[in-house]
Amino acid sequence: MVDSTPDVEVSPAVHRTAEDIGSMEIRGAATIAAAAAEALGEQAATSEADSPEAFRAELRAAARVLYDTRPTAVSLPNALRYVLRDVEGEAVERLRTSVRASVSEFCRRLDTAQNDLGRVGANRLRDGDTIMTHCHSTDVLACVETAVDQGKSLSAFVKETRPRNQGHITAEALDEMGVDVTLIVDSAARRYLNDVDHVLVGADSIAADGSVINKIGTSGLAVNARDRGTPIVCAAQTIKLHPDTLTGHTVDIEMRDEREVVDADTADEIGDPEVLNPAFDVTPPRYVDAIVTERGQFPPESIVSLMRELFGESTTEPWAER
Ligand SMILES: O=C(COP(=O)(O)O)[C@H](O)[C@H](O)COP(=O)(O)O
Repeated sequence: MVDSTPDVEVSPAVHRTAEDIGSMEIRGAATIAAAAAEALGEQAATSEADSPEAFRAELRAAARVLYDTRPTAVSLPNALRYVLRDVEGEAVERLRTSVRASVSEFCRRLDTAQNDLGRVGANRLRDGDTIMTHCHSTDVLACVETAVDQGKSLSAFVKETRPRNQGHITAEALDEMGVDVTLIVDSAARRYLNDVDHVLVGADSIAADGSVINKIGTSGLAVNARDRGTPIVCAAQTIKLHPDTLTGHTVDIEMRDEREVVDADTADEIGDPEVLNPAFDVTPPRYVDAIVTERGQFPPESIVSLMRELFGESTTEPWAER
């Protein structure tokens, strides 16, 4: 990882978190957001800056290192922006305390939002329902867990989610909750959609037009679900709302290493084809029935009002000088 501001000291803890996000040791939009905020807290705690200006410059450099890890989950810049926005003080010690307070408030809000969202999502689920999941989303799991806590008995078709099989994490988590789990390969989804009451997916970003940006394969699943008449719900805390899309920006789709798809020996055996490995895709709003947030559930087309209310018309980069 190259530090774009080499003259400024960035804590090794920040570099470690950045590497863990880049390598997907830390993954999933909400988890990435919490880890990035905590890394800023580490930066502040260990800073040896001798002036408020130097301290702030370090924080901005740390934010930049974290930001440069993965491009698609907007929860990452939103988290950085949240923490840096409220930092105040004329002296280094005051600034340090302020960062600590901002990080813990951010993490507290993240937890509260997920619990509140879980209650909204759980209301959609009835006793005896079957869901289908894609990838691993803690926001989706919060809905299921709340429903199970309410005494509802649920079954799940869990898509394995190639190439990294995050569906395995979902299968384990659902099994621990007491959900009856059936693991399927991604291409079997359509085959089982008739037996499913709700498709539940998470989001890495939600665009102003209500498009859902989530793990690759979500859009195909949504089109199939619509064709079969199965409702598709996206569980996404408002930290997944992408404010830049209000001003016409599009969301960057991360392209990952081809070795996640095929190892070098196998690639060699099959004639070394070009391999493309997009990590996410965009599901247009017309294929999504509802976006469930901690503020209630919304038709995707109306999410823009919530986005304006929470973010205003525009944002600055998380490391912008202030
Ligand atoms: O697409 C993914 C994870 O992708 P990756 O494994 O590439 O990070 C998840 O559905 C969202 O991040 C939402 O997760 P959560 O609800 O936990 O924020």
